[in-house]
Amino acid sequence: MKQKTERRQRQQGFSLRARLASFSYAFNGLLTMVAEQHNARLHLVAAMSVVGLGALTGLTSLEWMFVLLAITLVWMAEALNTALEYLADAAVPETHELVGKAKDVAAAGVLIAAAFALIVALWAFWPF
Ligand SMILES: Nc1ncnc2c1ncn2[C@@H]1O[C@H](COP(=O)(O)OP(=O)(O)OP(=O)(O)O)[C@@H](O)[C@H]1O
Repeated sequence: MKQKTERRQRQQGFSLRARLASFSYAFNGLLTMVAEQHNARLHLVAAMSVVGLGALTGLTSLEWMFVLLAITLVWMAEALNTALEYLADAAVPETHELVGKAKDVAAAGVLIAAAFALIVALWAFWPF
């Protein structure tokens, strides 16, 4: 805890190097997600397929906006869900009713984003 406070104090001043490191930590998080989470790999395949199909069928600017919004929302929800899972497992390694509820609610966030993505896909690609 003390170490963490000291690290925060050292980070008070602006440093371009620290900002770049921050960016690389976030990028590492993305790689960790794809390497360790089956769902993230499914999202990656889905996102690449949708972008490829969009390029083939020639979406309008508005359709592209919604497709990219849907992809972004799904990835954001998956990232937050994954972060919560890691934190929950680190904080409470044993089975706990509230941890189960927290994980299910976080997963519901991904489901909501995925439902939005499905609606956008139907609207943008149907009929071809
Ligand atoms: N520590 C825990 N305590 C209580 N319930 C838990 C705990 N960990 C997971 N669960 C519950 O067990 C069920 C399955 O959890 P799990 O994390 O395996 O699901 P998942 O999201 O399908 O996994 P994956 O990360 O492979 O996609 C969920 O209902 C979850 O809430």
